[in-house]
Amino acid sequence: MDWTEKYRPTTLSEVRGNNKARDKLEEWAETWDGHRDAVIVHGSPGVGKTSAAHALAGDMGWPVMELNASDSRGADVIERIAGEASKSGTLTGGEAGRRLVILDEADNFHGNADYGGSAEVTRVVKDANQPIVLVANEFYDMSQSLRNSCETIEFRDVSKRSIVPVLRDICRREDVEFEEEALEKIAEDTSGDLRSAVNDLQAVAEEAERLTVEDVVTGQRDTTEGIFDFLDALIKEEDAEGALRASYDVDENPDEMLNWIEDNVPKDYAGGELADAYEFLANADRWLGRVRATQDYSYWRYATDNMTAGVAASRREPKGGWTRYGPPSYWSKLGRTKGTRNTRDAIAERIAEREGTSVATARREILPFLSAMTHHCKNRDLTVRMAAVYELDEKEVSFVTGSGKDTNKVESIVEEAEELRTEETVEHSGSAFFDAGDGAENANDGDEPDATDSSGDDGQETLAAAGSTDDATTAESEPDTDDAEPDDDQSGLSDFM
Ligand SMILES: Nc1ncnc2c1ncn2[C@@H]1O[C@H](COP(=O)(O)OP(=O)(O)OP(=O)(O)O)[C@@H](O)[C@H]1O
Repeated sequence: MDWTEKYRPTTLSEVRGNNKARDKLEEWAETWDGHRDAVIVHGSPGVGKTSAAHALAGDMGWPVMELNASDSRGADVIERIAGEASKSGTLTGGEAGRRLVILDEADNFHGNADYGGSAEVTRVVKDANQPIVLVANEFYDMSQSLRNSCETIEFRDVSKRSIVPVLRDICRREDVEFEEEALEKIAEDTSGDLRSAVNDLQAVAEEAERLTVEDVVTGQRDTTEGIFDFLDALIKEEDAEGALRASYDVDENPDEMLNWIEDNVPKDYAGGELADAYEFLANADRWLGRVRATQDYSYWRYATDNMTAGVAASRREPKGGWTRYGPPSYWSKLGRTKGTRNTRDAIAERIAEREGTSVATARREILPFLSAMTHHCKNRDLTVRMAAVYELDEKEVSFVTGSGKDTNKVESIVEEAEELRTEETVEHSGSAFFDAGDGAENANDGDEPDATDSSGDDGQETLAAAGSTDDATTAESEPDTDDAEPDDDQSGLSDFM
């Protein structure tokens, strides 16, 4: 049996590491009759949000009605459940007929037409006659009106200090002998995600007599080694069928596997075969979307077929040699830890404010684009302008570009961006980031900024040009050309890409 299920907290007092949030949730429930607001519980995956909601229901004696965004029953069901006036009931505890509605994946309702759009969800939530807990990973993916009409409780990543005792407790109950450091290592590696920590513990404990740090480390190595062998088989060695078979040995779910393939296949494929491979990856992604929407996991096999057999069959030239495959970069980094998520959101908020988009759009559609264009700060000038316009600090530049935060390169970029800002060369509205090219050079030359040449068209051209170059995706070896002088005599942004 899955330990995360077996040891799911049944009462709020067993929910660890988020005492404040837990108390707030309890208070919300106890005072619900007075305020009748719904509550949004948000935070990273695996920190106990859903468990807390269920535990709360248990403590209050409220039966649970659970729905999620991919549920096809839609808003009318919530309406029926939550809108129903309290009927007579012989339930113990709580009010008669009271029940707790748990809306999981509340940040994802826009993906399901059955709910009739977020306005409809907001209306139902507002008018509900029953307490509703909305559970979400991404607070800002919910509409503002929905956010404003609910109370909000944030669940933080669970600290290592709180994770270790949970693991220790499970070990004792499972009769597993352990080294304290092994538990600490697991807690450290799962950075705040208690579910992953419990999963990792189970995986290692099933293999070892006595849990040691060594076991934990080897366990991790085994899974990553598996994926590297698989990438070799897929990209270089096997035919369609062989690639599919090789994937059976990989201990990653299809979503993760897609990330790995997507990031590594351009290191060996090029031109038409790369385009074909991406076509298959796009197909795989669609199937994964269908799985998310329907919870029908039998579609996983179509996703896997596409990303393995499809990608292998796209190969037109034999591949050889050794390639430095690496873990998926930008996309996988997104949202993995609290720290990176905070950084990401801080940047997205500034982009949103400046460009007049929502934070979610900035994060999903603008940030990845900026990231591709300024990959490893190769286009230094563009990176400086980006840092200037969005007022990025070292950590943020490092997040967007993927370059180390303490490198001279990043430090000097931030310095230069500051100079640029003081000279107010980027103080124009609109697409200043894309237009400020001459401004940047002027800044280096110590000239006055030339405000007259910011025409919106440049931005367009630049973006088109950026799209047509494939350097950003084929960057296999990364010679750091950071000592290139900033006053290189480049004229158009496309030259930098
Ligand atoms: N704070 C916690 N205290 C005790 N156990 C926890 C806690 N957080 C997570 N767990 C363990 O992880 C499992 C999954 O937690 P849960 O599903 O509640 O997380 P979640 O935050 O709702 O994640 P998701 O957003 O992915 O649904 C639980 O069954 C439990 O075993």
